[in-house]
Amino acid sequence: MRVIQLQMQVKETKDEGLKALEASLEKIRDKQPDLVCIGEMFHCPYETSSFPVYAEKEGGESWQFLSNLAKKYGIYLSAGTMPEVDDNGKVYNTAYVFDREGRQIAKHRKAYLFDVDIKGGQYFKESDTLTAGDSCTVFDTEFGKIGICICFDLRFPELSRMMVQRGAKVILVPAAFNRTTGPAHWELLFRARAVDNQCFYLGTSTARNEQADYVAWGHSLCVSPWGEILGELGAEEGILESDLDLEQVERIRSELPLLAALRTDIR
Ligand SMILES: NC(=O)CC(=O)C(=O)O
Repeated sequence: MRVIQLQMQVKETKDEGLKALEASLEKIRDKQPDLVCIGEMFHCPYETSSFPVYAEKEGGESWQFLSNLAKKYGIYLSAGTMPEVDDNGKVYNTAYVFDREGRQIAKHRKAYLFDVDIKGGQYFKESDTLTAGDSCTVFDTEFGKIGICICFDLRFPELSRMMVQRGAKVILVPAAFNRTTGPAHWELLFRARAVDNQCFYLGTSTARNEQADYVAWGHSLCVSPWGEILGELGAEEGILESDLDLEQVERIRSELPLLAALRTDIR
């Protein structure tokens, strides 16, 4: 499965963000990716005050545009995340995935909201304007099952384990760590989850913008089921291309049978 992760700047307007995505897809067309991934809040400033302002309903204008892009380029598109508003006015941090025909095949609402106050470092309180989702999300492709969670969700090993127990061989993580938690935990968390769950992890961030209120860490990466970093970007815009051999998942799971050996009888 050929995957391309696009680490893109968040543009001034939604429209510019969508057009920039289309231009990037055009640029990578010849590489014939099966799956393209982008980052968290890819066309909305990562600020609690912006989430309700940028929010759209499922099936809204951005959704339509993304669905059309997936169809136009014949790809699976993990369309990062965007603020979604429901019929009751609640706003979620939502990831949509489209298949090669442009059909929505997955939707995940960030389950663990990023509420932190790190002394001398990052403060953020997503719950000021966002509501948490309550589902574990796994979807089918011709390559096998893929799971998806969003940024802070990665810190909760139970959610990854649940996706793996439901068959995920690859886990997508649209994300935007920051300059406090990025250097400390970004690679560590991805490698740890990959080793524990023996599956591929694709962490896709937005690119860093020093002028933004929230400065993303960047460093989109691809980690193997053996815990190796197969590729990693820096902080700037970039394209990360990886060919994943999903048979490696079964091979590692049978050679080092952690998942099969799991005991549920220990008290
Ligand atoms: N932005 C997030 O949701 C998570 C994050 O930055 C972190 O866990 O660190």
